[in-house]
Amino acid sequence: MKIAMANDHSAVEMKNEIKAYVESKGYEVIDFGTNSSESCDYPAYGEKVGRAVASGEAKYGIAICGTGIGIGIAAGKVNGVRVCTCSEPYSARMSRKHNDTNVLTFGARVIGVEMAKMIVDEWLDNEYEGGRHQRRVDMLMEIEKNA
Ligand SMILES: O=C(CO)[C@H](O)[C@H](O)[C@H](O)COP(=O)(O)O
Repeated sequence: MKIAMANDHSAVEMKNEIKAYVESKGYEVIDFGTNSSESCDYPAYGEKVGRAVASGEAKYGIAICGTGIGIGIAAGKVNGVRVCTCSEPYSARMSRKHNDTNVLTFGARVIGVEMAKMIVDEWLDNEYEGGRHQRRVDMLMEIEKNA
């Protein structure tokens, strides 16, 4: 299964650590950069992850900036993307089970690598439950259709 990853200048080291971790779990990573610490603009990188997921090039996306917020807003602007921006594992787990999120973001200036790995584990290792949650996810996607 393919996972799209991207980050801005604040998260190169974190991306490399998490990329290696995700690969060690058996996923193939499509790395959209940046791989430079030179200042860049997070919207471009969030959009790359969002488009890769929406087009089916990747099943899921993981995007990292300083806070995880800007890059998450950017990815979520792409139709079909449901973003989870989080700093702890419980929300990551529930966002898969209840919200069927397909992009995870977090902040390299907010959490450490070990917490990021725990978040990634909960997010990748849990399945969407469907059932009553499908009605609500459908409602989310209706909002997007009418935007
Ligand atoms: O957190 C972010 C956006 O929500 C970005 O990653 C940046 O860290 C933030 O915008 C600050 O950027 P700076 O140019 O490194 O000060």
